[in-house]
Amino acid sequence: MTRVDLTAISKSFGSVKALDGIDLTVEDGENVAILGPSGSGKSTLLRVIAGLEEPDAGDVAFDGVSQSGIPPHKRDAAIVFQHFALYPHLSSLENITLGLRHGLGLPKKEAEQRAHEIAGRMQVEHLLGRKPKEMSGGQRQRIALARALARRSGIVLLDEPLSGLDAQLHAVLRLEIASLLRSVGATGINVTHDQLDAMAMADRIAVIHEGRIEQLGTPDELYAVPGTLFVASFIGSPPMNLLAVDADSGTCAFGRIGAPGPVTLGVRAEHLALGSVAAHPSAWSISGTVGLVEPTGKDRVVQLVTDEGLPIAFRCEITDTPVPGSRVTVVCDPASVHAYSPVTGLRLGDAVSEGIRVSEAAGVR
Ligand SMILES: Nc1ncnc2c1ncn2[C@@H]1O[C@H](COP(=O)(O)OP(=O)(O)OP(=O)(O)O)[C@@H](O)[C@H]1O
Repeated sequence: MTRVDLTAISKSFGSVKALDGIDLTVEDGENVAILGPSGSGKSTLLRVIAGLEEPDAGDVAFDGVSQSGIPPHKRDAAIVFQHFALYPHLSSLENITLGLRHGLGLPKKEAEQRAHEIAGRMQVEHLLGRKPKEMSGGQRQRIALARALARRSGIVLLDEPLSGLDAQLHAVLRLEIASLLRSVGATGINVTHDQLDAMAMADRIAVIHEGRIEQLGTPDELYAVPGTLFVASFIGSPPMNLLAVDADSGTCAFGRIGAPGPVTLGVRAEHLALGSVAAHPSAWSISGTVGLVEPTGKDRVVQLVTDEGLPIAFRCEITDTPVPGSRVTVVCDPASVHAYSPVTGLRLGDAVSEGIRVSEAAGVR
């Protein structure tokens, strides 16, 4: 097991700042996902940790030892790439043992023993004689993972290890990978743009945006209390409803807002419920017309379109699903409404603790 410390890592490509002052500690045996949209700097960060890319500034340390100047093959980190990168003319056994023999200098017999040991653990021994083209995508990815784990590195770096696999295999493999990393005790750093992968695999998630870490926390923390407007709009399906308060009129979909300063309000779909203010006097409400209705199997995600044309998602029971085109009101507890600064993008607190009020409800007819 190995602790990874990243300190003030920056990296530019010409005028593009791919990484902009990244600080992150991944503890021994911990599994952290680097989650962000395309182009946010995820792969560059992984490449810097692996030593495939030299940072312009900052330091990468494994167990407190700076890796500066240490080439990739001498670092205690194995990397699994997005596109398998298995040698097509070699069997799985040869793919796994090649790096052990030539990279780590193990004798053939010991390399083969290790390959069989990890393959047994991953239940892929029957694939050891096959070449990549004789295996499915999921099987190839398992072999690529076996190859990385056979090195017994303290750190395993995964670059979108599940992309290109179908949804079912995806769901199985991400749990398999997470439990394998735990069972071998490796420290895992996993790059992904898929929030469900990140949530399922990681102890903590670092959300990265434009080369900076926006928030670091457990999956539950990021979902319950998104620290920035970006995280609020990125984590969760559907994403949090964000309601900008108009600076001139002082209004948003909830009505006229009394607030100490400029604010953008956020509320999750499951915190909005069909109802009336008459029945919930302290609740805030939004009225509008029912648009798209999305079945999830368990419930419905319904889109309400306000009179200003703003779509607001809420959840309801299947038996309560309103008819598209009908007029409805949804209510919420103001304590479940998040308040963000539109200037800094940072979360201020919840609406109640921030002293935010609705002085005049909107959309009531
Ligand atoms: N070798 C390179 N030369 C020039 N620009 C690069 C290079 N590598 C990355 N970039 C740029 O740096 C930024 C971050 O790229 P990076 O590949 O790290 O993002 P990413 O989050 O992994 O994206 P994706 O999910 O699409 O792979 C992007 O704007 C990208 O175009």
